[in-house]
Amino acid sequence: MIESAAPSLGATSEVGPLQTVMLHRPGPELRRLTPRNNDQLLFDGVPWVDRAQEEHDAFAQALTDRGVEVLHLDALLAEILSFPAARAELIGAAVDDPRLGATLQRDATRHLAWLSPEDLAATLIAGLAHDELRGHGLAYQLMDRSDFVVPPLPNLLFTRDSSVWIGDEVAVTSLAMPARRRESTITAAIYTHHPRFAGTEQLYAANLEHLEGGDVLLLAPGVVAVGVGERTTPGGAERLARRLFARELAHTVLVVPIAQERATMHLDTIATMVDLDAMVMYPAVADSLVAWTVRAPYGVADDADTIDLAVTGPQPFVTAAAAAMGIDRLRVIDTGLDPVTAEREQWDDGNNTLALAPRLTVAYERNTVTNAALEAAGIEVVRIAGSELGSGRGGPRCMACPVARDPL
Ligand SMILES: NC(=O)NCCC[C@H](N)C(=O)O
Repeated sequence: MIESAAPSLGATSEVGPLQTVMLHRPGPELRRLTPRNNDQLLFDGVPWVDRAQEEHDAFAQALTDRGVEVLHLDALLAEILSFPAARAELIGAAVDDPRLGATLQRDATRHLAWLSPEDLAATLIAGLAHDELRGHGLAYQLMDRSDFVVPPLPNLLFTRDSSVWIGDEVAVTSLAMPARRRESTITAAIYTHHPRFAGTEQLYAANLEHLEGGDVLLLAPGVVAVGVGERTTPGGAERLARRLFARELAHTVLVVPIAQERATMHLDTIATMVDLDAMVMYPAVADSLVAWTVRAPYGVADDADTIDLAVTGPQPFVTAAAAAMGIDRLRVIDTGLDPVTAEREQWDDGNNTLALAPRLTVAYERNTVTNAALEAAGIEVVRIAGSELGSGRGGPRCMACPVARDPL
């Protein structure tokens, strides 16, 4: 049975006590990764899947041990797939691929339509390989046997990116990389059809300008930072800002340009909040990071997508953030003076922490120098293993979509 009616959903900060989080335990979709496809599927290697699952189970356990309710994306998905409308939407999205052509689309649709909700959920996530379908026609016969009719979604593990709650609304995001685009059709369907989320307003959508949840940081109630770089575009930040202002979910958006590189694919790979007034930040960018401050114009117009924005800047990020947050100073915790160690630990997601409450955060154990700096600054660190999980280049924050945090 599907559970319904939840306590209040949403988040206004990164550090309010975490009540409910959506995770995705990595499964068969990771077994699809090979040295031939791992780059395209955005993994830096071929993970040992059993160990990745153990690491993820320990992550989930660390959260439940501290009173956090863990929702599993695959279970939510299977639950909505008993509804004909959700099945039709997600099967349609899975076969909506110009590589296939009409005949193979029809074969794949028929195959998927016969599956039980659980099997369909598993297939939408793990994908459908050429040899798993009895297809016919030109596209099927000419397809490489190692290719996928429906590609797998190994990055679903990083639930932070495909949706983000801001206030009591959820932004289903528009993912930039082709290997990830279908993820947000799944999150959109979950928020639309699952009774747990009944009545939730959706603030953004998968067909809009690119915007990824890893770039969105809720610095304080009413203050949202949006990284723009490899994934989120300035157009995405602009549209999000307009919608936040029109719905009175924020008064200030800080738009933060970040280097368009894999190591800094999202703002949360270089900085995350660990206290009401403190961030852990990659020292190489701490002095150079800037922000454009975007505010609502006087009198918000009815049309949330066209209102003019008041833009100032750029200013040093820490200055702009402190001003927007109404604090004297944003404390920056960095990983010390050794640039090589800092670079290594940034690459291994040392700055990508998941706050459970002010001064209590989850981090990968391997980043020993960063974690020691956090503790020296009074932050309690819950350490988790991530040797295999990290091969997708994401840390605890990337792997968690906070669905409910207590207000500060
Ligand atoms: N917020 C994050 O930084 N998420 C990590 C995403 C990693 C994934 N392999 C990707 O390239 O999109």
